[in-house]
Order: sequence, then structure tokens, then C-alpha cells
Amino acid sequence: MRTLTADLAIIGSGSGNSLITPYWDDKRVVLAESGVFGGTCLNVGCIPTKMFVRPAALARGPEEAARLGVSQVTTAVDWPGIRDRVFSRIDAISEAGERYREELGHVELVSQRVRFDAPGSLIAEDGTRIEADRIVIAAGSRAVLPDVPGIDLPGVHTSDTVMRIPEPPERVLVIGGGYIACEFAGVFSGLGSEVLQAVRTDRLLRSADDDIAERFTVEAARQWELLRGRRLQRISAGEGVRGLVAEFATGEGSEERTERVAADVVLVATGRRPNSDLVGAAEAGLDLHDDGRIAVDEYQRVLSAGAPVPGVYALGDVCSPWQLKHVANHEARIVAHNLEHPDEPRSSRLLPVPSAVFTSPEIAQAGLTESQAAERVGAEHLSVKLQDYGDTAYGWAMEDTTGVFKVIADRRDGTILGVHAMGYQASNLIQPAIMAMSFGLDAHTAARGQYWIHPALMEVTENAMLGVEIDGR
Ligand SMILES: Cc1cc2nc3c(=O)[nH]c(=O)nc-3n(C[C@H](O)[C@H](O)[C@H](O)COP(=O)(O)OP(=O)(O)OC[C@H]3O[C@@H](n4cnc5c(N)ncnc54)[C@H](O)[C@@H]3O)c2cc1C
Ligand SMILES: NC(=O)c1ccc[n+]([C@@H]2O[C@H](COP(=O)([O-])OP(=O)(O)OC[C@H]3O[C@@H](n4cnc5c(N)ncnc54)[C@H](O)[C@@H]3O)[C@@H](O)[C@H]2O)c1
Repeated sequence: MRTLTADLAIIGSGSGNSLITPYWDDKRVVLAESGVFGGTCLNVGCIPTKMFVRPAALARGPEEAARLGVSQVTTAVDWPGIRDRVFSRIDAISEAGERYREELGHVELVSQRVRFDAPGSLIAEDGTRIEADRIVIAAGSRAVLPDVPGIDLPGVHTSDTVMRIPEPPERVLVIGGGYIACEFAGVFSGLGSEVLQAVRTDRLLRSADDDIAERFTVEAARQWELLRGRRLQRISAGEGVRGLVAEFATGEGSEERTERVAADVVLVATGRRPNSDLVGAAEAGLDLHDDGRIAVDEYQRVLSAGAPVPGVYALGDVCSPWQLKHVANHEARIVAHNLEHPDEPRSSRLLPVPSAVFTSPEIAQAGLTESQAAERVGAEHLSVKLQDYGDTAYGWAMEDTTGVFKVIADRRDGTILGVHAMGYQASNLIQPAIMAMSFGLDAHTAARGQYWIHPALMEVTENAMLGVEIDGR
């Protein structure tokens, strides 16, 4: 049996790949990857999805153009062309990244699943043992599927496979109301498919701020069919034109009934679980949260019985409460530093965490929702401003009727507790507010301490921050 010894072993080539800094040039590194090199974001996550979001937004162009007196028609969408453009770029990056690592003399690539064998030791599927002074678990997460009959039928997809289908579906059923479901509902509806989105509750994006979630649910229902209060029971092969039929329970008690929905493609987007089980974390005695995340301290050191395991770190989806690439990247930078400077470790928990949902319309947020903020500081201390895009100069130019930017501040000193936006370019408009939160600027200082280009759309952000009330000002 082969044994590899290393100074550093990394499980996962997503964000884990970036740990191989020049510091390791004269040391031995083992990088284990059981799937496609480069991980989720590059191959099946952030990057390809957003490369579909953009053409979908362009295909929707005629709707906005009509409001502005321009007649435009989207005559065709070349799905195979879009798909091949996206993946020819992405697959090439993944292959080049893998080749580069293979060619580095000090890095050994183990293209297999590995798991803990003992503290400081991993074992691969073919029996290769990896003994390393330091180990980083960057094993990510994977889609969780509801346990119902028919979930493995051809035509039932997760986000891992749905972007590679040969033809765009005429009618697609999206199950779930979170990030992935809302992004794909936006993509498929923009590209011309008939979209039905089935959710168990009556609202999409339940973790979002109430005002945003409610407004987005209305907007989504205007653009595609929303099936609320539907509990998936089974999926079966269709008998007619449509390849699949999903069966839902709706209503409660004596009102309960069964509903059948036919579709060509079913996309299941019902959450992702950390891959801690795939690395044998529990068997190795590592601490786990109830949702399967590996427990780490503020320095990203993995815990066992509450104490850090010497030399073992984790980062990204496998341990983080936020399944977001910029969080995984931030944690990777922290781990890279702490591996090199274990006696002067940096903490990863300093900043408000932003996120965006690239759906239609786009959504972005950072910090607390209004109800979380009320719980944190007391509702009486909050000042909340809802700034409509349509009440700014650029909003008039766009004839915008739905865009909104919400700032939640502590009225005692103007500290921004949360920001939430829905509308065109929300993920960009929110960044100055994130900057204010990260650098400790109160809402009015952030708004008045700089010029804002007139009449840019960013005046939405300026006005929203300026609009909160601060006691004594
Ligand atoms: C459809 C989709 C869209 C997304 N869009 C966005 C977005 O727009 N913005 C954003 O911020 N985030 C987005 N995310 C989330 C983002 O992709 C993840 O948070 C991020 O990629 C996690 O990085 P990671 O390094 O923790 O894990 P990954 O990139 O998943 O890397 C983990 C790697 O470990 C490998 N692995 C697992 N177990 C083992 C083992 N035992 N042995 C060897 N290898 C193993 C896996 O094969 C994988 O390649 C999206 C996710 C999805 C699914
Ligand atoms: N733009 C981005 O940053 C982006 C995009 C995609 C994914 N992501 C990350 O990936 C994570 C996973 O995405 P996701 O959309 O799969 O998860 P999610 O947690 O955002 O949403 C899961 C949805 O599925 C529903 N659900 C759960 N079990 C169900 C069941 N049995 N039947 C029907 N519905 C069920 C939930 O109520 C929820 O609406 C996100 O939380 C996010 O952190 C980020």
C-alpha cells in the first residue's frame, strides 16, 4: 500500500486550491479531489449560473423596452449555443487548473475521495494513505434531495446537471423557494420556458427580509407560475407529451388533496448539506453542528470535544453557516495565513456577510433583517428607510416600478444593522452600504461624506442611507 507524506494535505480543490501559496514551494502538498477539479463555484455553481442569468436578462429586454417606447422582439434563444459557450470556457479553466497542479513538482494530486483514518492521517479509496502535518478540510457541500419515489428518474435534475441538458425545456417544474430555485426559475423563464415553481409555504426566499421576500414573491408570481403550499409526494414518468409528472399534497386535514403537475424537466433545489460525512468527520471524532457542518473556532481550527485539533483546519461550505463563495474565499485567506503563522492567527468573523440572489429582479442583502434587528436592539431603537428606485432620477429614466432599497439602522447613532435591495443591479448598488457597515460608518456619514454621481442609479443607495433617522441630527 502506498503512503504519501506531506507538510499539508487539502481535501477539496474548490476554495482549498487557493491555499497552495508560494510558502509551500519547498514543501510537500497533497491535494485530494474526488470530483471535477475546481469545485462547485467554477464547475456547477456561481460562475455557470450567472453566465446563464445574463442572456436570460437580455432575452427579457423587450418588456422593459416597451415601457420606454421602444419596440423590441426576442426572436430566438440558442440554448445549445449558450450552453456550449458557457462550458467550453469553464471546462477549459478546470482542465488547465488541474494540469497546472499536476505539473507542480511539490504538489501531489490525488483524484479520489479521501477520509480520515486517524488524526493526521487520511486514506483514499484505493488504500493510499496520506500522512500530513497539517490538514485542511475544504470538502464543500452537495444537493439534498427529498426522499420521494421517482426522485432519481431521468429528467429530474439538480443544479449540477440541469445546465447541460441538450434542449431548453418547454415546461420546467422547479421545486424549492431558495437561492438556486429562484435563480433557475428566473433563467428558464427569461429564456422562454414555461416555468412552474412549487414551494411548501406561501413565500419565496424565506430567509430574506419580510419586505423583500413579500415583494419578490409578487414579482415572481407575475413572471412565472407559483404553486404555493405544495408538498412533493412522488415523481413518475409521464404518459403524454410531458416526460414527468410530479404529485403534490396541498391543503391540510380534511382539505388535503392531491395535485399532479406535468413537466419536461424537474429541477430539485431543496438545499445543500455539508460533505462532512464524505470525509468521515464524525468517525474521526470531529465536532459537528446539527446540520452536519464541521465545528470550527474563529481561527477556522477544527474542534473535537470543544478543543482545536492540532493542525486541522476547515473552510467553506463544509463548516460555514454561509454557503457562499466569497465567504469560502475569505475563510481560505484566513486559513492560508493561520497555516503559515499558527502563533499569530487571524480571526475570520469580523465582517457583515452580504449575498445576492441573481433572479429576476435581482436581490441583495447584508446584515440583519428588520425582525432580527428588532430582536437585537429593540424595535423602538430602529429607523427603517425604504427607498423606491422609482423615486430617483435614474429610476424615472428606467420607469422602474418595483425596485426598492431598504436600510435598517440603529436610530441612536445611525449604525447600519441591515441592508436589503431588490431591483436592477441590486448586487452592485448595495456595496457602498456594505462598505459603510464594514468600516463602521454611520448611515449619514456614508451618505454625506462623499460625492455621488448624479443622476446615476447609485443615488438609490445614497438616498436610502440618508433617509434613516438618527436621533439629534
Ligand atoms: C447552483 C449554485 C449557484 C451558486 N451561486 C453562487 C453565487 O452566485 N455566489 C456565491 O457566493 N455562492 C454561490 N454558490 C455557492 C458556492 O458555489 C459555494 O459556497 C462555494 O463554491 C463553496 O466552496 P467550497 O470550497 O467550500 O466547496 P467546493 O467548491 O464545493 O469544493 C469542495 C470540493 O471537495 C471535493 N470533495 C468533497 N469530499 C471529498 C472527499 N472526501 N475527498 C476528496 N474530495 C472531496 C468536491 O468534489 C469539491 O470539488 C452557488 C452554489 C450553487 C450550487
Ligand atoms: N447567488 C448566490 O449566492 C447563491 C446561488 C445559489 C446557491 N447559493 C448557496 O447555495 C445554498 C443552497 O441553495 P438552495 O437553493 O438549494 O438552498 P436554500 O436553503 O436557499 O433553499 C432551499 C429551499 O428548498 C426548500 N425545501 C427544503 N426541503 C424541501 C422539500 N423536501 N420539498 C420542497 N422544498 C423543500 C426550502 O424551504 C427552501 O425554500 C444557498 O443557501 C446559498 O447559500 C448561493
